[in-house]
Amino acid sequence: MNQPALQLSNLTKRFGERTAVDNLNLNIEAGCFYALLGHNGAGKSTTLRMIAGLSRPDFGNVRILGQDMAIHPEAAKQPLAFLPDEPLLYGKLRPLEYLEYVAGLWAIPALQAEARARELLEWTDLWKHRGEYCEGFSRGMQQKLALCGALIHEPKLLLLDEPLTGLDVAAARQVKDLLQAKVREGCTVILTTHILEVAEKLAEVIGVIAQGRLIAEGTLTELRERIGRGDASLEDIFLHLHDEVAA
Ligand SMILES: Nc1ncnc2c1ncn2[C@@H]1O[C@H](COP(=O)(O)OP(=O)(O)OP(=O)(O)O)[C@@H](O)[C@H]1O
Repeated sequence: MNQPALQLSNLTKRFGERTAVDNLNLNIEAGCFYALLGHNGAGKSTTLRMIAGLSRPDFGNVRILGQDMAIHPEAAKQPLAFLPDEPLLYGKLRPLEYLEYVAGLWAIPALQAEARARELLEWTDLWKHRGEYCEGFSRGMQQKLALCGALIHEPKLLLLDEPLTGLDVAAARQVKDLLQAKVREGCTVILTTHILEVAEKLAEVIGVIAQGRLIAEGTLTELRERIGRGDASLEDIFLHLHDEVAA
């Protein structure tokens, strides 16, 4: 049987008195396009940061393709890439230099890195800007370049925190197409978004968290069944679930 791409068991994170992630259990199959939704402050970014190994859980554990992040962090991190909501780029580097730098961190041989970087830059329409410094890039261009950096080592699990925020229509389409292509290749994609139409159209499985707890999970059809409305939009479902929690 294939390993799940991601298993979270009783994952918990506190900041002082505040519990940001509360006993979260998730099991995400390999090759799944998963959207994690929730209001501001629900605990989405904190969850992604723990999955990426950037923040240590207070309790519970993270397994990436069967590897426990606390026990074998290097093996657990190897197949994953994390695109934070505000990616860090180096302004004084040009796109190819940036991608070659990231490839170097993954010990990708130079020739392979160069070919891969070119392919990604062409795919995202940044190849024509290869002579320019990143500091002059618009937010959308920076976001696309950061995504190229996340993809340079061909990750099997891609975590994206609000990847479409601030992108224009064309750039958002490019990123969505790229993510769908990655899923077709067998990559698992987990993204957070406040753009519910994106989750509705792209995600096979949707998880909704509130106050750090998973309050619902399933396909759109399953979530519609859960609230007893076959014609509900994801926005209807999302608001209904939060009303339930608040009641
Ligand atoms: N470094 C930190 N120190 C203290 N509190 C934090 C820290 N990071 C997150 N929190 C708190 O944890 C809770 C969850 O925050 P998180 O950023 O995970 O939410 P989110 O669902 O990603 O929200 P948004 O949609 O606004 O990005 C919030 O109450 C937030 O204030």
